[in-house]
Amino acid sequence: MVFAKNDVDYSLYLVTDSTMLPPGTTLCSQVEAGLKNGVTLVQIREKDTETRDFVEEALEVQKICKKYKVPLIINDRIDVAMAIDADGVHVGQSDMPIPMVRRLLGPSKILGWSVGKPSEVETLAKWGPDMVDYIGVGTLFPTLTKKNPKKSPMGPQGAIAVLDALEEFKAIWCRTVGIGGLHPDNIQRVICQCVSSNGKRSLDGISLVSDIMAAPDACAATKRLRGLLDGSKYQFVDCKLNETFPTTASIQSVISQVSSNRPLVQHITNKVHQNFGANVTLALGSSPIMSEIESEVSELARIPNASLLLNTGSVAPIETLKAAINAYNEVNRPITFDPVGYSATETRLCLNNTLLTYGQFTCIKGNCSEILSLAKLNKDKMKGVDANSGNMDINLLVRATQIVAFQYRTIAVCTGEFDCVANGIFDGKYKLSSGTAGITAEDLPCMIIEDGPIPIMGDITASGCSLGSTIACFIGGLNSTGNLFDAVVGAVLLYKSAGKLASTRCQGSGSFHVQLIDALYQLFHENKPESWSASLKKFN
Ligand SMILES: Nc1ncnc2c1ncn2[C@@H]1O[C@H](COP(=O)(O)OP(=O)(O)OP(=O)(O)O)[C@@H](O)[C@H]1O
Ligand SMILES: Cc1ncsc1CCO
Ligand SMILES: [Mg+2]
Repeated sequence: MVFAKNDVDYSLYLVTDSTMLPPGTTLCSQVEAGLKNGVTLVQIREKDTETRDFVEEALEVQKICKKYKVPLIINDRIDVAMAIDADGVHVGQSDMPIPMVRRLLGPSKILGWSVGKPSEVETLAKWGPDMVDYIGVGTLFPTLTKKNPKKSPMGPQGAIAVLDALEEFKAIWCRTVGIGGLHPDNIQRVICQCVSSNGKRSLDGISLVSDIMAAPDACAATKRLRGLLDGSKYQFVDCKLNETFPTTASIQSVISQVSSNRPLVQHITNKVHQNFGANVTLALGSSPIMSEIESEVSELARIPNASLLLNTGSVAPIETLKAAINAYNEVNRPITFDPVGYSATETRLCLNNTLLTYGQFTCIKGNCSEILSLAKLNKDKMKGVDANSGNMDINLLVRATQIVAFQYRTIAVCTGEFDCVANGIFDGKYKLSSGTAGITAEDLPCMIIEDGPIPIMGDITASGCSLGSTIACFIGGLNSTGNLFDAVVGAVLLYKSAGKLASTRCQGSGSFHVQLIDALYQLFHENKPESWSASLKKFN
């Protein structure tokens, strides 16, 4: 069978490993279960099999692949691929050089290469379209399948660098699959986050081993994977920017929704913030629950209008944090992430980055140092958990906020004397291969919220953390058709206006703290955003 290379569907690429077959299954039975339920490409990768056995296995798998009209790729063994007339070969960086493989295989076969660095993309681009047809981009996450991993996992940021290189070196023909440590709990996020900076290219598929090969019920496992790829949240639709911007009327509607829905706001937050955050949540007509109990997170996430604030100021055990992220992501309930002191120490950097690559966040909120560091526009490390507000360039802060919003497909908030809010969620809809339809970070809508300097806001602890509580209340309280950007911008506008009001009523930082809760309570319950003091402007 000759497959037209352009027609190959890379979306769900099964790589075999017969060392992990569960009892009662065979290599062929697992492959067939996969093919029946949505696997679109198969690679035989058997590192410890003798040549004769390898050939026999390959012939058997080939029969099944032909039955389902799915191409068969052989890992590394060009001789076996040629002997059985397989559809293609996949080689790694230390296997036979690509031009030699191509010479042996001829022009019509599919040739895949494992790639982890932009320089390798440059090489394949120089070879041109007749050499490499697709690349396995990885290793994305830690995996047990690679026995002697030479490289440390690259995460979505590493994959973005490879996708950027494919664009930079104009290797338009080359398809991509993500590889390494991909599982049902991270596939959707990987698809939505791995997009080139110019918005034009995302992964064409994902490749995995254990979730099908080691599954006691490979049919069900494949169906689940297929469901995630085709799922309702990450639908196969074109990306669109939100056309509407928040107004005082839309913010008023958000507050009405929060009032009637009374969201349950789970806080996993630092010790300094816990009491303050609980009181702010109550002032906003919502119910706080300060819980770090791993076994209850999925129950909490399932309560109607549940919302999670995840603040890494002082930290619960990482397994608890991951369980919470998983639980809220699984049922599509919002998470507000506050990476406190993001780059203040190596420990914080590593912890926050681990969480950022682990889950999908509706909103990421930080002070200007945190957002600049997240956007990699800050060369200096942070000094502590407070911002270096100083004299900040608004263009730089907007740029940083847009980059964070774009990279993490989130609503990003950057706080300080003025606050920026950028919308990068694209309605939560993504399509394999097509990136963000050419929309880039700079195109994202951004709002500026301002009310003149209120220095006393920086003189109480956890004022930023409590803005996180406010955002979590607002997005949690939305009806199912409510607008997330309106909710986040509304929360920031309310908080700034309340800060201003409290600053005129207080005697010092102690009473400011109390006055801030009073002002939030008052402005929320009056619900007249048109009379709030802070201004709301589009940035352009
Ligand atoms: N100089 C200022 N003028 C006006 N508003 C300010 C000023 N500084 C901070 N704010 C407001 O105070 C809140 C907290 O912002 P900040 O940038 O200080 O957060 P943070 O450093 O993360 O706070 P924390 O870590 O103490 O919780 C935001 O709502 C922000 O708009
Ligand atoms: C003071 C402090 N230390 C860790 S978290 C926190 C609250 C403000 O971010
Ligand atoms: Mg903070």
